[in-house]
Amino acid sequence: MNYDDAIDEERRKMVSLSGAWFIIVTLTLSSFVLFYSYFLDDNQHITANSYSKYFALTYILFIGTLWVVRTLNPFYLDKNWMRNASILIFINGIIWGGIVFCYVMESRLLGPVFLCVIILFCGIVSGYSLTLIGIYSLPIFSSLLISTYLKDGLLHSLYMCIILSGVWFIIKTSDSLIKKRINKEIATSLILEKKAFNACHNAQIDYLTGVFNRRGFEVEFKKAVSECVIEQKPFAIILVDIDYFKKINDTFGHVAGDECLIAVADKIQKCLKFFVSSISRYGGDEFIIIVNEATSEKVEMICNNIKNSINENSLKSIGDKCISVTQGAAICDNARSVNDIISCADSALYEAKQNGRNCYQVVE
Ligand SMILES: Nc1nc2c(ncn2[C@@H]2O[C@H](COP(=O)(O)OP(=O)(O)OP(=O)(O)O)[C@@H](O)[C@H]2O)c(=O)[nH]1
Repeated sequence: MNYDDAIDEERRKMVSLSGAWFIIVTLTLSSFVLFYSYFLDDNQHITANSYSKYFALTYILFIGTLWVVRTLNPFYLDKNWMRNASILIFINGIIWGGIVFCYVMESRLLGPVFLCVIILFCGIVSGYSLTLIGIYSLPIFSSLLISTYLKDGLLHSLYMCIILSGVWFIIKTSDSLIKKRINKEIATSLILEKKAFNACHNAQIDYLTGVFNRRGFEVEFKKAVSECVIEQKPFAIILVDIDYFKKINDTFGHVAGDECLIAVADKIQKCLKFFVSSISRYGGDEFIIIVNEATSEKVEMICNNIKNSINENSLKSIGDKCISVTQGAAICDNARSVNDIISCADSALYEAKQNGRNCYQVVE
């Protein structure tokens, strides 16, 4: 469900509620008005002049009330309340013009019909459904029909304004409430999505070195394989093993061993900075690198950079000694060799170890 559908759905729910409320209020008002008009003097006449006078007065009061409500509770009305009020005045101006015209023409039915046509037009233009417009138009129509029996200009003006502003107010406030609720729901789902993303990301990271763990590697490996199979882009696997790591652990302790692992991961990451690649911790002291769009020159260059970079610096935690790594790399340039690529890199690593460690071996 997209944003607009969600708003429409909420609107429908809200409309049945506000529609029911509006019908009750309108009917109560109508009975009151009818009761009052029953006692009116038949000689009181309504003229176009008295309509416009009371119309102006009522709207000054209306705008004043809106202003007070907004000052007391800024969140109650939406930001465009002034524009909404102006539209309301404009629409009512047309309606009142129509009603006065109908009175002049001595027709009681034309006024309410004219009003409902205007509401229909405004409703359709604003994107409301016909059912919704019907719910609002029906009580308005019936109550206006009743109110045309009124002879008192002021009461009539007041009554009409209450009805019309009621409609407008319900539509506007229910709409802004709906939008606020939907926005809140969207914000909540975005937060949940982000949390899920973070959880998924954290599950793929090695807590000690900060590079991908075995699970992260699987994801990166699948990406590289699909690029190789679909787009024929070759990739390479480099296995990096710390030389005599067990001895480091045994001599300087596990904390020193951990520092070695962090330092090696850091150095490898720096060497890979300018290449499309990823690094993961594959096992205890073994790292695995995926180099995308690989060529043998590129892979040799990376292996050489890693070797030199790790040899260059000594580590305090292991008595200012330097560490070294042995690397085995394999390049996969066709879909058939995808399944064997890791064991090829492993064999290359074994070969490099046989050659005396602190070196690398690349196979294609
Ligand atoms: N400090 C530390 N040690 C670890 C961790 N994970 C595994 N190890 C140790 O890493 C050592 C790996 O030993 P080996 O696989 O024999 O590797 P090696 O001593 O480097 O031998 P070669 O690879 O043949 O040079 C084991 O002693 C493990 O206990 C870790 O997270 N931290």
